Amino acid sequence: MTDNKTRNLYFFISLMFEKKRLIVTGILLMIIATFIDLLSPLVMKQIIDSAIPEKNFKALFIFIAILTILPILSTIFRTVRMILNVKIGGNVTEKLRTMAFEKAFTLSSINLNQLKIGDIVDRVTRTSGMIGEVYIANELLNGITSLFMFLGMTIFMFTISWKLTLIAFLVVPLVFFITFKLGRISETKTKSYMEYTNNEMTFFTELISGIKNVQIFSQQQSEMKNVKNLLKKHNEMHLNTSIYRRSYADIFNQLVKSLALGIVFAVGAWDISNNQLSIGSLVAFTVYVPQLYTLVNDIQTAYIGTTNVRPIIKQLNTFLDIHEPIIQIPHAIPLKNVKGEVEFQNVSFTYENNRAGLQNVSFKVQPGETIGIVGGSGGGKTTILELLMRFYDPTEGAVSIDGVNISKYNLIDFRNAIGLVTQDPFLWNRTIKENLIYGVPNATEEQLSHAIKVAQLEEFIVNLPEGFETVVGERGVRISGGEKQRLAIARAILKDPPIILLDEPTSALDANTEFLLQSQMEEVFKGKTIVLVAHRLATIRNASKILVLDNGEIVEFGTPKELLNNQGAYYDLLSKQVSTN
Ligand SMILES: Nc1ncnc2c1ncn2[C@@H]1O[C@H](COP(=O)(O)OP(=O)(O)OP(=O)(O)O)[C@@H](O)[C@H]1O
Repeated sequence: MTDNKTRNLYFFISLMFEKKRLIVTGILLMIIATFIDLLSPLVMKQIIDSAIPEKNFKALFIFIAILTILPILSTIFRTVRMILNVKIGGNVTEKLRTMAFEKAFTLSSINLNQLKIGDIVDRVTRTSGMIGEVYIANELLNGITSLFMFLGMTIFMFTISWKLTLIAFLVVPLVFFITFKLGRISETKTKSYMEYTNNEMTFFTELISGIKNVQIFSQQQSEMKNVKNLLKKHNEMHLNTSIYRRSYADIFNQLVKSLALGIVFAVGAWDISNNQLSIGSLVAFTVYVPQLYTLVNDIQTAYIGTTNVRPIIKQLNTFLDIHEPIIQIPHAIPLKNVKGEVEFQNVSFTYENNRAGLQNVSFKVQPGETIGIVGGSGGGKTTILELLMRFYDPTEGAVSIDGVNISKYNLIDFRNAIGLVTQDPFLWNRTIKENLIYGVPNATEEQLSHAIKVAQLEEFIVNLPEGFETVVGERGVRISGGEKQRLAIARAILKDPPIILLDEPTSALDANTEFLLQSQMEEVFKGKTIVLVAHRLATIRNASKILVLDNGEIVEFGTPKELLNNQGAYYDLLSKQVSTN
C-alpha cells in the first residue's frame, strides 16, 4: 500500500471518498437541517407579520408548535451527520494507521537503529489520528457542508431582502482575509508544535522504558526536572498554537458578526420606518445573520485546519517514504527444500556510523555442519548472524545459501528457512504457549511437549501457577534470563528450520542445564546447518568447524582438531578458559 511517492494533501482527502455514501448522506442531512433552521425565522415572520396583527390564535398555536418541533428535528439531523463524519474520519485514520503499520513492519535494521520508538508510535497513532479524526472528521467535512449551506442560505436570504443580504455580506471578505493571514501564522506554529511534541514523546517513551535505570542511578529528581521543563514548554506551545488556531479567529468573528448585525439592524429599522420592510423580515434576518456567520466560521476552521494539517502530513510522509535498503527484488526466487549450504564470499560490512563490522570474511559451511564462531568482544560474531538473517546487506561480497546470493530469495521464504536464537530473546507479553507457537501456529500438542522437553522446560512449566497459560510479562520480565533462553530454543525446535543461528543461546544457564540442553539439541538439530556463536568454548567442542574472529577479520578457520594442532588464536583462547576455570 505504501508507494514511494510523497502523498499530497489531495491523496489524504481522497481517502475519505471510500465512504461516498456516508458523505452524500451527511451533506443531505445537513441540507435538511439547515433548511429546517431557515424555516424557523420564516415562521417567526409569519407570527409577527400576520398571526399577531390578525389575532389568529389557531395559526399562532400551530406556528408556535412548529417553532418548538423544528429545532428538535434539526438537532437530530445534525447529530446523525456528526456521527457519520466521525465514521468517515475514523475510516481515514484506520487506513493511515494500517499504512503506517505496514511501513513499520518493513523497517530494516538500519532504519530501526536510527528511528526512535516514540517516533514510530507517534506516526502510527497520533499523526494518523490528527489527519482522519480531527482534520477530516471535524474540520474539513464541516467546512465543505458549510460552504454548500452558505451558498444556499445566501439565495434564501436574497428572496426575503436583497438589500439586507448585501449589507450582511459587506464584512464577509474581511473574515476571509483574516482567515488567510491567521492560517499562515497557524501553520508555522503547528509545525514547531508538532516537532516539539514529537521529541517530547520520544523522550517520554525512552524515560518510561528506562524507569528501572532511573531508580538504579537515583536520578528521579533530575529526570523529574527534565519532565517538568518539557511539560511547561509543552503547555506554552500548546496555548500559543491554540490561540492562533482558534481564539483570535473567534474574537474577530464575533466582532464582525456584531458589526454585520448592527448594520442590518440599523438599515432594517430605517426601512421599517419607511414602510419598505416588515418587522417580521427584520426579525428573520437577525436570526439569519448569526447563522450565516456560524457557517463562515466553519469554512474558516476548515481553511485553518487545512494549513495546519500540512506539517502533520509532511511528518507522516517522511515516515512512509523512508528508504528501505533491504528489499525483495522483483521476481525473487522461492526458497524451498533448503539443503543448508552457507557461504560468505569476501564479505565486508560497515555499519551506518562507518564502523567496520566485518572485513573480507570468507568461509563455507556444508549442509548439516555446525560452525562455531568465537573471538573477542566486538569481533563481529553477531554481525555474521545479522548478515545471515539479511537484517543488513554486505557492503562488499556476497552471502549465499545453497549457492544463491540470499538477496535473490523471496524474503519470507528465506527468513522461514532460518531459526535465530539470541542471547536475550524477545518475548511478548502473552502466555508461554502463545510465545512458543509464535510463527508456528499449527504446532501440535506432541510437538509442543517434545520441544519443551528438549529445551529442559518441563519442570519449569509444570511448576508455574497457570502452566502454559502463564503470561510472561512485557519482554518476558516475569521469568529469568535462562528461562527466556530455553523458551527461545523451544521455539526454534518447534519452527524446525533447516538452518539454525544461535547467538550464545545458553549463556544464562547453569553448567548442568547447559550440558543437558546441549546434548539434547545436538540430537534434535542433527542434519541441520548450525551457526553457533559462543564465548564458552565448551559449547562448540563438537562443532564441525570453528571460525575465530578478531576486529571483524578471520584469524583462524578449520576443524577443532586442526585449530588445536595449529596452536594459534583458538588454542590460546581455550588455554585461557581452561586455566581460568
Ligand atoms: N548497530 C550497530 N551500529 C553500529 N555499530 C555496531 C552496531 N552493532 C555492532 N556494531 C559494532 O560492530 C562491531 C562488531 O559487533 P558485533 O556485535 O558483531 O560483535 P560481537 O563479536 O558479537 O561482540 P560481543 O561478543 O561483544 O557480543 C563492534 O565494534 C560494534 O560496536
